[in-house]
Amino acid sequence: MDLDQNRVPMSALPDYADPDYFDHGAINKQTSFHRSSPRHSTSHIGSAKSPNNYIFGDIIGDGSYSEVKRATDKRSWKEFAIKVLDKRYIVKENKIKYVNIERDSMMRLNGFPGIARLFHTFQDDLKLYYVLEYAPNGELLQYIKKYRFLNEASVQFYAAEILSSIEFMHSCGIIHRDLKPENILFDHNMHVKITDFGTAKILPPKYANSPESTMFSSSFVGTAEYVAPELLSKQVVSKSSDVWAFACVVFQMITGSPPFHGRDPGVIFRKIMNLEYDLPKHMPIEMVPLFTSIFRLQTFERPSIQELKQFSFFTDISWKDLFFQSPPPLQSFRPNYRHIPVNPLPPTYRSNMTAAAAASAAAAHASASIVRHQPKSVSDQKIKNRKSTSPPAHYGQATLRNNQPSMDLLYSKLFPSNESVLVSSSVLLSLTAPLPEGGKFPSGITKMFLKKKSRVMLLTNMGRCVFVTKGKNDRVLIDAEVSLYDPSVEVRFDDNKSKRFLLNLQTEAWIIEDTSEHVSRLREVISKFKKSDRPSLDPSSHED
Ligand SMILES: Nc1ncnc2c1ncn2[C@@H]1O[C@H](COP(=O)(O)OP(=O)(O)OP(=O)(O)O)[C@@H](O)[C@H]1O
Repeated sequence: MDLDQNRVPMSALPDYADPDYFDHGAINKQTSFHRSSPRHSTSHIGSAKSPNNYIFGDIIGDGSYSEVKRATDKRSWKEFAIKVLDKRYIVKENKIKYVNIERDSMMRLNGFPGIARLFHTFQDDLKLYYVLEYAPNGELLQYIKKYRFLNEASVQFYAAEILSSIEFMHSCGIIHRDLKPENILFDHNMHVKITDFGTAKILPPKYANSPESTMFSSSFVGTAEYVAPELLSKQVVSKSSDVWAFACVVFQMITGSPPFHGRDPGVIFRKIMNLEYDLPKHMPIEMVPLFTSIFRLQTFERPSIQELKQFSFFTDISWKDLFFQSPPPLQSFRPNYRHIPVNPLPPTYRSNMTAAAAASAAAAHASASIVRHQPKSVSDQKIKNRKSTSPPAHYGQATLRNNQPSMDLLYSKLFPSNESVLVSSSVLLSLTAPLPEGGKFPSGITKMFLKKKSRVMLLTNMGRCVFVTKGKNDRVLIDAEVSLYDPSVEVRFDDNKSKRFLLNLQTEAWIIEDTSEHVSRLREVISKFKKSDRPSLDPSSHED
């Protein structure tokens, strides 16, 4: 890998290392919004720091254009989470705007206990670094996966913490736009820390106190399952779009799945626009109005956060000192089926919309069924549960270091000795439903909402197509793999975008976008495999 390829002119990005940028810019903005939270007031942000001030540890998360690493400050021995962003990728993919938004919005919000703090930012030639408050207890998603249905006391408490954090964001003129269980983390004391403001919308100051239903134009950002209908139908967003996502998250905490789900974004969007969701029988009755009042197509029909706080579901909550209370232990919910009568809706929330919801509540009551995602295919599991996946025992384990002379040599250690890597390339990988015959590659909104993960794609002489990523201690892990000799694996190249192709499997499709100029080689090797009956290809026949 040629590291020089990654160099980006310093002038392409603002000077994050300049302490004045922070001291006189955003902190002034922040104080004007932030009068009411003295207890958590921000200390100095942005004093000149560099990667040398930290000892970097494991990767604790990755996103589409960043990696988050655990790091220890060499002087204070405090632990942080450092988000490392690749400048070359940011510039190439035109993401500079989002990088700035993340920094600016986090600085505005610094000091509120439910939001991860940003302490410093700095850069070197290749990367940008965001030093964040470390949330060691992981993502809400992992607890939902572990317990499937969370206990009512936890759902109530965490719903309250999330709601008050959203309320604070909104009072600072920030709409998050991507609230979901992956972006809700837990600190040492199991209090929430909301993160990932890369796609936030920063409102002009005069709109900080505007009503929740006020709409603003918006690009298509967010995650399909949590996106509000106004974004899909009108390309607008409002503070109440965050409230919609909040309801989706709470729903997922109690039922194990988001209310609107499906195998590809198109299906999910159709359900959202039709308000097509089911209330499972075990849903506590006090929660029902939360969903039926928030899942409305019109933003003005949804309750404000102030109104939501009065809902009976939150009766036991003491809002003032939430973040100083001891959270109830997270446990599995044991349904007692005392719930959901046929028409559970308080009169104030009855309308055409709620009639549909009441009907689905009644149907759920009658069938006692619980809405669940389709069982995930093996490959899907592998991709989503990357952290627990290691290469099969007979594979070697390789350590990924950027200065290693031959990455391919390193990757070859993942395979038995008679198998060699013919081509490796950095790609963006996304999963979607299988493409029907004659079906078009996802485009428009559907394409925008496909979740992309950076991976290295390897093709071996045995026809194996493997996606690898970095795991703990910089080990290379196989994330997903498929044999190109498998006749059920169909390859399609995108006629409109030469860098894009798709592996159509029986239960899902993997869309692959080459990001390192190796696409012609990938196409050549894949095509040969799909035409060939041979059990392996001679590596020499594929030399450039
Ligand atoms: N402060 C933190 N403490 C602990 N873990 C963190 C912290 N910030 C982020 N992470 C982990 O890293 C993951 C990715 O972080 P983040 O969502 O900010 O990246 P991203 O590039 O914006 O991701 P995406 O593309 O998925 O939106 C998080 O889901 C979380 O698991």
